[in-house]
Amino acid sequence: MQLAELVQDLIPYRVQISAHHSSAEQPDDGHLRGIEISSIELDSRQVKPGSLFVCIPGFQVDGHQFVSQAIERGAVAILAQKPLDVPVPVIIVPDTRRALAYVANRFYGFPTQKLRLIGVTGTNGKTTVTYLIEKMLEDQGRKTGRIGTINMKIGERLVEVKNTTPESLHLQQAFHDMLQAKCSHAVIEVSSHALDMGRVRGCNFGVAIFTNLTQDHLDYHQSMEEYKRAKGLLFSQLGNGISERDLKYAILNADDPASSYYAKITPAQVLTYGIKSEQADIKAADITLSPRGVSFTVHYGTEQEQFNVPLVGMFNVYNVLAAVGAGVVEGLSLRQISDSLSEVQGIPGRMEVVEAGQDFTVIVDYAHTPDSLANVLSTARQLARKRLICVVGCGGDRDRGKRPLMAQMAVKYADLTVLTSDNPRSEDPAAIIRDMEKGLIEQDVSQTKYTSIIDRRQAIHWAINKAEKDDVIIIAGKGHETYQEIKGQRFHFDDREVAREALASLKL
Ligand SMILES: CC(=O)N[C@H]1[C@@H](OP(=O)(O)OP(=O)(O)OC[C@H]2O[C@@H](n3ccc(=O)[nH]c3=O)[C@H](O)[C@@H]2O)O[C@H](CO)[C@@H](O)[C@@H]1O[C@H](C)C(=O)N[C@@H](C)C(=O)N[C@H](CCC(=O)O)C(=O)O
Ligand SMILES: Nc1ncnc2c1ncn2[C@@H]1O[C@H](COP(=O)(O)OP(=O)(O)OP(=O)(O)O)[C@@H](O)[C@H]1O
Ligand SMILES: N[C@H](CCC[C@H](N)C(=O)O)C(=O)O
Ligand SMILES: [Mg+2]
Repeated sequence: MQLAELVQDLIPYRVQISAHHSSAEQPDDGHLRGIEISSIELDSRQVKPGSLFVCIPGFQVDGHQFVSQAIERGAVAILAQKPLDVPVPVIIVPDTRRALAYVANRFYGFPTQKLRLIGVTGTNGKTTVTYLIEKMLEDQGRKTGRIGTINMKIGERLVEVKNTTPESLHLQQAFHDMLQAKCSHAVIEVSSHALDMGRVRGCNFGVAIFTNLTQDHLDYHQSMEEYKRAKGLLFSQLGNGISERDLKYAILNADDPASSYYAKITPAQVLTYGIKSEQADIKAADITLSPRGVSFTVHYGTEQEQFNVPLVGMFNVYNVLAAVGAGVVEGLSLRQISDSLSEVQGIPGRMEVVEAGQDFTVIVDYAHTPDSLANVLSTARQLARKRLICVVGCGGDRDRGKRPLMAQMAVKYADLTVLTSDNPRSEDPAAIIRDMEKGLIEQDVSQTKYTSIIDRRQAIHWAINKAEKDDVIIIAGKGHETYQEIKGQRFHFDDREVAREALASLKL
């Protein structure tokens, strides 16, 4: 695409034609004509001949530092926030991350104008809900792309991801590729970081779903109010136009107090779901929980339908209801949704059972917030005929406030807790465990109820060696992850593999 065409949505911008040349005052297409852009890159290491390099002042480094490298690698133009001493045209804008969303949308042909886009936000349950929606839409023959924490699915292709919600450039590229792969729908997790940083700017969401709001990410958002506000951006951005071809829906959890705020700020149609709230539009009743899954009746208007879903825990009833909301606004019947979800496969790293013929249960789960840990452990408590053992750590360079709370949740429900490392990242693993322990010391928890083992492999081995017949072990926090990040370096680490290795070393 021609550079002049690519930058036409950026208002205002200035053009620096070459180093030491004064800037044109207004967008001057003449200077940009004839420059063909073959790709957009925000990482200099990815630049190819013909790229437009976008300089982003980041949280770690300033992308403007890497222009020379980008030009050496073949960048033919730069999008920046200041004049630069370089031999190629520089487009200057006040905010490059914002501008990136505009150029990425245009470069990839505004793909979300042609895709039905469903976004899921909330502290917990996003990944689960996206998998449920993907399953029921695909069962009705609607080809569905998916983006989130585990990976992204573009047609049949699975692609690795760095973020739960990628940067606007990679998002728009993924949507473009989904259209090429003949997808009609895309279902994506929308993290609060992504909303705050504008990674989803320009995405034409048709449906926005809220799961719940509990404590996480206060390192980034500073307060629960700010965190709630960030998630609200998904609902306030749903678009104010009412069009018969493109109706917008906000699907909200009536049992979560944050929903009334989201209902207020969204211009879209609101549909609520819940278990406790009388007012919910979609309601679950007669709930039965078992080790095999959840069973309940869904009521919606005058319809009702029995659901038997092989996912365990009350929290999964909420996840199913959120997915039902998306299903009904997309025109599916409760029967079709129920049929699909009755055969849903387990989601990687979510209550994933590791089975090697042992006489106790080992479950790997991604709970990494106080609320999700409480939910998972209370569910496991009901499954355990004997003791409940919990192996848990907290990530480094993340919300420190959740550390003591997660430790408190662990000892509240588990008979025995092993505090260990998660991804320490740049922090001292022992210091993270000390932060967790503070929550226990504060509550005078008996030292017989917990122990600390810094090395996660040793912690898992220790728990499995301690387990007796009919106990349940929950290994929490890393779920599907296949790495452990220590001092900025990633090592291969998979809780499920390590659990299998520990089980194999037992004399069964
Ligand atoms: C704090 C944060 O969110 N950082 C995100 C941010 O990175 P950044 O802009 O700070 O990057 P930076 O390293 O300072 O680099 C600045 C610029 O220089 C460029 N650069 C850098 C080095 C180089 O050699 N050449 C070069 O061009 C970089 O490509 C970048 O454009 O923008 C990047 C692109 O979008 C993100 O990948 C990155 O996410 C990091 C990896 C991260 O860990 N983010 C977490 C906190 C996050 O976003 N999590 C949520 C999920 C949370 C949840 O709900 O559980 C998510 O959506 O993933
Ligand atoms: N609706 C829910 N309410 C509370 N906890 C939940 C809910 N759904 C799942 N969980 C718990 O939270 C963990 C994470 O679930 P899931 O991966 O679906 O959430 P997520 O919102 O995508 O998380 P992330 O922010 O890390 O992407 C699960 O392993 C489970 O322990
Ligand atoms: N998306 C979350 C994942 C946390 C998973 C946990 N294993 C950790 O590393 O803290 C985050 O980046 O905060
Ligand atoms: Mg997720």
